[in-house]
Amino acid sequence: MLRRFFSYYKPYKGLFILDFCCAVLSGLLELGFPMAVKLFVDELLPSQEWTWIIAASAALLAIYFVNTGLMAVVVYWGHMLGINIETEMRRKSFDHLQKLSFRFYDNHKTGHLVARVTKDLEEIGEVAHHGPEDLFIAIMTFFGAFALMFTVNAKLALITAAIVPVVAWVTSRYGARMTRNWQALYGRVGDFNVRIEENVGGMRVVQAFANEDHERSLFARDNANYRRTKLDAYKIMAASTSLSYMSMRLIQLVVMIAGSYLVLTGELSNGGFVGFLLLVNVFFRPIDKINSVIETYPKGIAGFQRYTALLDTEPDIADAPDAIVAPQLTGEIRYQGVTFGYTGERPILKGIDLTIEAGKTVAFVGPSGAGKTTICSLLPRFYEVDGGMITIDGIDIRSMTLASLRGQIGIVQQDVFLFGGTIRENIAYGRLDASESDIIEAARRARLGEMIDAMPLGFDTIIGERGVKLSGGQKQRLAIARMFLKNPPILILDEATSALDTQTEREIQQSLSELSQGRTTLVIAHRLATIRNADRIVVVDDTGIAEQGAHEELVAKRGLYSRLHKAQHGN
Ligand SMILES: Nc1ncnc2c1ncn2[C@@H]1O[C@H](COP(=O)(O)OP(=O)(O)OP(=O)(O)O)[C@@H](O)[C@H]1O
Repeated sequence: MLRRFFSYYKPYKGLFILDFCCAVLSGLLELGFPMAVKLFVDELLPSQEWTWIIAASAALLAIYFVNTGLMAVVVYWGHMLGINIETEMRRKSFDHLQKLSFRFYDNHKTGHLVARVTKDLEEIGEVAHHGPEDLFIAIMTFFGAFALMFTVNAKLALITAAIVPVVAWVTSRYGARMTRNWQALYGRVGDFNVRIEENVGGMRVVQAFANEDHERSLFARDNANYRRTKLDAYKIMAASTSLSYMSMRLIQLVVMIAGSYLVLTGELSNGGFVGFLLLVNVFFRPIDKINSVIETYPKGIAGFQRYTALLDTEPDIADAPDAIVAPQLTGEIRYQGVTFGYTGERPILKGIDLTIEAGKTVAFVGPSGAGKTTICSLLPRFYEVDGGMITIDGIDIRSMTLASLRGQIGIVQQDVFLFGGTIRENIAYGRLDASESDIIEAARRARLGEMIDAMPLGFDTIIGERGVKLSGGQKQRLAIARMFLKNPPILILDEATSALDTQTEREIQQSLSELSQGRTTLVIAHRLATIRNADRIVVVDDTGIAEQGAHEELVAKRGLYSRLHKAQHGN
C-alpha cells in the first residue's frame, strides 16, 4: 500500500526534493536558534561589546529572512506537490468511473462515489504533502535537539530523555483512538452525501408526497450521528491537547529545577541553562508533529484505500484484447441462445433466439418485468450475456470495441436524461464535433425549430438541471434531435412516447418513424397502437419469446398478443 502511495511522487521528484530540502534546512535553522542564544548569553553579553551584539543580531536577522523564504517555499511548493498528486488521482478515478459498467452503478450509491472523487482525495493530498516531510523533520529535530542538549549538559539531557516514553505513550494512546474515530467519521460523511444527494435529486417527489417531515427526520438522524462522532473526536482531541500541554509544562519545570541545581553547583552556565530550556521545546515539538501526522495519516490512508479499491474494481465489461473497431454496420442483429440474469440466482432471459433483419423495425411487447428492456440493454453491452451470443452483421458484439459498437446504436429513453447546459449543447451531445448547421438541421427534423425560435435565447437557452425547464414532449424531441445528429444504423426506442398527450405523441411518432427510416429499430412498447406498423412484433413473457409475427398474424393467432390487444382496445 505504501509503495503504491509513493509511486505517485515519481513524476514530481524535483518538486519533492526541493520541498524536502527547504523543510530540512528550515528545521536545522530552528535547531540552531537555542545554541545562538546560549552563545549570546555566555560569550557576547559578558564582553559588553555592542559591536558584537549588533553584529550577532544582524546575523540572526539574516537567518530569520532565509528561514522565512524557506517556509514560503515549503508552504507553496509543498502544497503544489500535494495538489498535483491529488489532481492526478482525481483524473484517474474519474477516468475509471467512465469504464465501470451498469452493474457497478446498480450497486453503488452516487453520494459515496462523489465523496471518493472529492473529499477522499483532498485528504490524500494533505497526507501526500505533509506525511513524509513532517515525519522526517520530526525525527531529525528530535535527535538533533537531543544531541545538542547532550553537548550542553549530558546529565540534564538524560533526565529529559527519561520522560520521553511517558509522553510517547500518552500520544500513541490517543492517536489510535483518533484513527478509529476518523474512520467512523468517514462513514458518516458518506451517509450524509447519499442522503443529501437523494433528497435534493428527488425533491420533486419529496414535495409531491408532502414527505418533507419524513425527510427531515431521516436527515436529523444522520446529522445527529455525525455530530456525535465528531464530538467524540473533539473529546479525544481536547484530552490529548490539554495533556500534552500539561506534560510540556511539567517537563519544563523539571528541567528548570534540575538546571537551577546544576547552575548553582557550577556544572551549567547561564547561557547553557536558557539554551537548554529552549532546546527542550524543540525536542518535544516533534511529538506534536507526530501527533498531527497520526491525525491526518489515517484519514489519508483510509481515503487512499478507498481510492485503490475503486481503481482496482475491474470493469466487468471492457474491450477484449483483440477487439476490432466495428465497420460501418448495416444492422442485422441476431440473438443466439442468449441467457442472462442480473443476479446469479434468477435468470431473466433463457435461451433467446431472435433475428432482426437490417433496416427493419421490431417491437417488443409483453407483461411488465418480462425482460423487454433487458433484451435491448444487452445489445450495446450495458450488461454482458451469461450464455449464447449476440451478433451484428455476423460479428459477435464482444469482439468489437465498446466505443465503435455503442457509436452505432442510438437510444431514446422514456426518461430522457439531459444535461444542465443549453439546448445546443444537449443536441450536440449526439455528436460532439457537429457543425452549427448540422445541429440546426437535427433540431428541425425533430420538430424543435418552432419551440427554439420562440425562445428569446434560441439555441442558447439554458434548460435547467436535467432539463427541468422543458416539457416531457420537448425533452423527447431533444432526445430525437440528438439521434438525428448521431445518425446510428441501429436504434433502441424505449417506450419513448408513452407519457405524452395524443397530439404530441402523434407528432413525435412521426419524427420517430422518420428517424427509424433505414435503421434497424428495436422498440420497447406498452401502447400497442404505436407499434402496429412495426415489421415484426416480438411478444416476451416469463418463459422467453412467446410468439412473434406481424400485427394481423398475431391477432389471428389468439395467443398472448391477442389477449394484450384485447385488454388495451377492448375488442
Ligand atoms: N438493474 C437491474 N438489476 C437487477 N434486476 C433488474 C435490473 N433491471 C431490471 N431488473 C429485473 O429484471 C426483470 C426484467 O426487467 P425489464 O426492465 O427488462 O422488464 P420489462 O419487460 O422491460 O418491463 P417494463 O415493461 O415494466 O419496463 C425484472 O424482474 C426486473 O426486476
